[in-house]
Amino acid sequence: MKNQIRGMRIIVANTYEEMSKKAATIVASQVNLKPNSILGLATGGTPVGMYQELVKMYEDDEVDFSEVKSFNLDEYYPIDRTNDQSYYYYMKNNLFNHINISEDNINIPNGRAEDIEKECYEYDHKIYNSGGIDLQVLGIGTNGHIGFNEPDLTFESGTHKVKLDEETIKANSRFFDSIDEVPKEAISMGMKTIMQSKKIVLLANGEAKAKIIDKMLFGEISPNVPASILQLHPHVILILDKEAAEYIQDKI
Ligand SMILES: N[C@@H]1[C@@H](O)[C@H](O)[C@@H](COP(=O)(O)O)O[C@@H]1O
Repeated sequence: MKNQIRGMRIIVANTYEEMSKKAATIVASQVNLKPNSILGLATGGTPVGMYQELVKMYEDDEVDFSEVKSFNLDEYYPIDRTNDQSYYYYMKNNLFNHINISEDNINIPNGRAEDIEKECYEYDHKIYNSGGIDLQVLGIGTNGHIGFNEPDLTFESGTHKVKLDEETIKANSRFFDSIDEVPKEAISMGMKTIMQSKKIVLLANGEAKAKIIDKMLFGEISPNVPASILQLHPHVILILDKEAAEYIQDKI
């Protein structure tokens, strides 16, 4: 099933594997059409399958990342790069170590930055100076966060330090040995940068995401559901599996 709501094209895949393949094909096509693409990349459990597909495509000579630049959405704070729960480690492990992207072209907020303001300012400038993000990959938190932009009273525009929600800490504790080990803060790209991306692909799978997908698409646009602002973006591809699409099936 395929459908369109405002600037959002919705694709419902039958399985997680199908969702991951479709997303990987979109990313690879972007790179093939523009070899020096600027990619915005996401972490979390959702895009792991997409990264596996991209690695396969690279190994099969279907895509070349040698000129690609990447900017990740976020990083925990504080965290060392060597910590296997850092997003730096995640990206190396799931993607960068297996493809031919140049180390110099990888950008992830520094989870040990001493001067946070400087780190955030420089991150935004680097994105801006590179020409902006061509394709941004997003996941979504059960509370509607994108990157680590948590529900709030206002939309935060630039890269900034965030205090993580209890819900997020709980959800992400599944990756850590205990909930106490989950960092309480993070550095996240802001909503303005995400919204300025030329194209966005948002992935969601599983029934835990069904409610928030419905709210994001059909609810009020509000910083209380950060992803709802995507209703205003002209070029979003939403790829869901059947479970995540449960509440919107009849509306699209
Ligand atoms: N900061 C990340 C987000 O970028 C991610 O999209 C979201 C969903 O994670 P998951 O894909 O594991 O459900 O939460 C994490 O905390």
